[in-house]
Amino acid sequence: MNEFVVETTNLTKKFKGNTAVNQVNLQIRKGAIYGFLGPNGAGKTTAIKLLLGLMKEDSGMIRIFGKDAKKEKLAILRRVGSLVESPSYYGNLTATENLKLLQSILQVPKERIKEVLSIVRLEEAANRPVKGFSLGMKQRLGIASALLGNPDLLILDEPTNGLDPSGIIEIRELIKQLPEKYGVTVLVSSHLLSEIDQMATEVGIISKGSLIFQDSIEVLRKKSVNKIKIKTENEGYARKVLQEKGWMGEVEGETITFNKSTDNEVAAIVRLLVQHNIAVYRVEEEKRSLESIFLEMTKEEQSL
Ligand SMILES: Nc1ncnc2c1ncn2[C@@H]1O[C@H](COP(=O)(O)OP(=O)(O)OP(=O)(O)O)[C@@H](O)[C@H]1O
Repeated sequence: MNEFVVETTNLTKKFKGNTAVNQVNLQIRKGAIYGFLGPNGAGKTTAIKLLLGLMKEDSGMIRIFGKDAKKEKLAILRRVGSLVESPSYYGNLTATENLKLLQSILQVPKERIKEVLSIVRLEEAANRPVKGFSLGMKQRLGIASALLGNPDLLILDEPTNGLDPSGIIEIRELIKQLPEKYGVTVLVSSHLLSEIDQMATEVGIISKGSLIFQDSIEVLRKKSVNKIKIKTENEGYARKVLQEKGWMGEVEGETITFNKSTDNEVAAIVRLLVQHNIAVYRVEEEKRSLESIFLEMTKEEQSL
């Protein structure tokens, strides 16, 4: 059994010699919120358009729900909801009226309109013309449209782009509840690590068209564990004692610093110090921020 809702193999798309998506192997598990992260121009939108059949790949393969996207495009797309670039609406029509147009195309029951408006918390604005909506409300209506057909996979391209902080939080909280409450797998792209960090269960990082990281958010977070700092009553003596046993720490001010130590190593270091009657005042872990790891990985600082 294939456990991936989305799986691409060496997916590649070139624009006149510029490789926008380069041999990308996406693997998105059922029930995941997959954060697709990359600086501007990294290839996120292009990859998403390939998944949605809005663009044709040059080479590689796409499987969605275990089906070959080339052969079963319609069967797949019937189960996919998406929000790519700013959604367009009839401004003079209300939220409900806009959704009605879509509902008749998708042939879902009328009641579904109320349901999706409630999911995105737009019930109260349901009968107001969309032209008076804030950007955040329009984005939520876009997500409501994407959810209308009861999709198994929801693809959202930079859904928080251009929103103010409270709008960003609203969209994030909305996305977070979708897999558990409605059984949807979500692919959400962003150029902001902090945003992905707060909602994704899995992360794919794309840089210059190539997927340079793909794993759970925990694995990414673990990369941020970096230094252990130990403060003792006598850092010079402590360092000497530790060095004799092969622990090569650096003295920084009043502390000795070790790179990437496991819990057991830290315990052994502290034990050794105590055995030598050196008082240990403090053991601290200094985390490299995820942001700095992301920057290192993508080396595209100017776009962040
Ligand atoms: N239709 C197109 N014709 C030519 N080049 C394109 C086209 N669409 C995208 N590109 C190029 O492909 C690369 C990837 O763009 P893409 O829009 O996929 O990136 P992105 O990660 O989604 O960034 P952004 O967040 O800025 O949209 C860029 O260099 C872009 O200029």
